[in-house]
Amino acid sequence: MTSTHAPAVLVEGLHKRYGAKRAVDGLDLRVEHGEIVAVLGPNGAGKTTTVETLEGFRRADAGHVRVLGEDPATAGRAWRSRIGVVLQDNHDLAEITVREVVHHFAGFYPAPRDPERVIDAVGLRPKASTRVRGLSGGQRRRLDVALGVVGDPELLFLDEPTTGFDPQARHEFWDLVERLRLDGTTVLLTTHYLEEAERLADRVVVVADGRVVAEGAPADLGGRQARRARVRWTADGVTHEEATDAPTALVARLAAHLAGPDGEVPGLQVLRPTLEDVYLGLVGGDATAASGQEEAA
Ligand SMILES: Nc1ncnc2c1ncn2[C@@H]1O[C@H](COP(=O)(O)OP(=O)(O)OP(=O)(O)O)[C@@H](O)[C@H]1O
Repeated sequence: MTSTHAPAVLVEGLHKRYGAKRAVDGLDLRVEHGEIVAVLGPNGAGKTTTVETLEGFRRADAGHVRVLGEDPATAGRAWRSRIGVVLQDNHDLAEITVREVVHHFAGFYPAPRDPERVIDAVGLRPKASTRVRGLSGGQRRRLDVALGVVGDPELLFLDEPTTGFDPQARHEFWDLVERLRLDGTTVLLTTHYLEEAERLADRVVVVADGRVVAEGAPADLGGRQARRARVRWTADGVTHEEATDAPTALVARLAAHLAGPDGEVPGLQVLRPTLEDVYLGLVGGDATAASGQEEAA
């Protein structure tokens, strides 16, 4: 077993260039055992390069990388059997059936999950006897996830796992990841779906231009200031707005002083920035961190 003192993933000062392009430029990352960490970032930020370096598929130019205590560049088969990988590009296994491929992959691992239960867990039971070639895009993605988890990995990498899923499949996938969490699986995922990060991740790491620009629990990302609620109300035809850490107390004061005969404060709204607002503010996509499409709470 792994020492529980060392993190599952430790990256310090990772650099990777492709020609003149600095794809990863001094990235630091730490994932504790049992944690679910979501890496967010715009297209080309360096997420896949980082994850594929952690999986041992790409070589770092510089930096210290340890995954389950080993350097992925030199780790062997025993190490590989302890990680699960769901890549962004799925590989074609067109002519064999879902059942055959899941059983086949299970045979690569010393202590796999029951392949039939994995087929159930990813919702492919009705397609178990279908050739891979006959699956839809979303069903193929589910198969990728099945192949990533059938080895019962300690650490699972999911690179944009729900791209192409319909909303129901996405929710089913999230339930599957929640069950993996209960089993103690550590998960590092990349995603472009803020809702996915918010739903699954203990911690979100935002990457831009090959570096980490922010990290924290989904509810804390961007710091307290960016997360303050704003209370809006109307008095004498003028709209007022106040940012506050204690919106309930402010609303109570407004109610005591400004409520009309119907008990309502005119124009009252409590606005909280969403994770998407904060994210867009961080990566410079939009200045909505302070004035965007907030959730009315
Ligand atoms: N094999 C390669 N050869 C040359 N350039 C590459 C290669 N792989 C990635 N890049 C470049 O490195 C940068 C980072 O790419 P990467 O795929 O890591 O980003 P990403 O954050 O995963 O993006 P996306 O969200 O679009 O998947 C991009 O500018 C990309 O064009």
